[in-house]
Amino acid sequence: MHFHLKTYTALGPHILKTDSIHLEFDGRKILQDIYIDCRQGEVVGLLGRNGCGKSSLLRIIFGSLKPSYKYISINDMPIAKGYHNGRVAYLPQHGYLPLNVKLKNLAEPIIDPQFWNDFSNHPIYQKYQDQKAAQLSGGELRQLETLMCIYSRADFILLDEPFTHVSPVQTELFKQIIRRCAKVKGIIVTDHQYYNILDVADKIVLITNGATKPIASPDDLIAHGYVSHLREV
Ligand SMILES: Nc1ncnc2c1ncn2[C@@H]1O[C@H](COP(=O)(O)OP(=O)(O)OP(=O)(O)O)[C@@H](O)[C@H]1O
Repeated sequence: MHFHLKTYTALGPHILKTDSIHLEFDGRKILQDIYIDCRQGEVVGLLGRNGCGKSSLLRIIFGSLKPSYKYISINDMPIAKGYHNGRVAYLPQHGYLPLNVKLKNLAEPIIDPQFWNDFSNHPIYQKYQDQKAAQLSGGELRQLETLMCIYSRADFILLDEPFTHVSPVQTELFKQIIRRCAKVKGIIVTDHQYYNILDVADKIVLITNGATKPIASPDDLIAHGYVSHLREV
């Protein structure tokens, strides 16, 4: 079915900015010099080695982790917690849906109405809409949770490892859906499958030693020691 995506307000695309975040655990500095901006209409790919603080950063933006200092804004208005007013949605590394509620009762309030047809026609939702999350396999549930997050009503979508536990054909589908939703949303996505991140993102930010480094070309990933060589795709 063909339909029009909603247009931006008079302000144009909204911009999420993240600046000056300080996060320590047990006196160990994790994040200290972080700058990321993401506007509606773009996909930002976030890369970094294990334990560098990617999930922590997404949780800080979402509001479920409190650092010692942060500045996060939308259109230069500071926001205390991204999940307030539903501005920001977050796909955590591990499940987020309650296990004992019928999936269709969970989906309707979460999904952006302009994407309802796309979402509800997806085979995994067609198959399991009358079931509860507890009745799905780990991979099936991950697929559904990822779709529900990407298609959610929020203006900004944070995706933590959406490609990691799904089959390659699903990854290809998710990348297409991310690109489609990014026409009207701002999306920040992190995954260790960096070649998929390079493929789907408009710009790349690398976290190394607690700081963000803009990546102008994939070769910069080698220069910063993130990969030793680039994978052929
Ligand atoms: N609740 C916590 N208490 C203490 N240390 C923590 C806590 N949560 C995370 N850390 C530490 O903070 C660092 C960053 O963790 P985080 O999960 O953000 O990294 P990541 O980049 O997402 O890693 P990965 O790619 O392995 O998922 C790690 O060294 C981790 O051990």
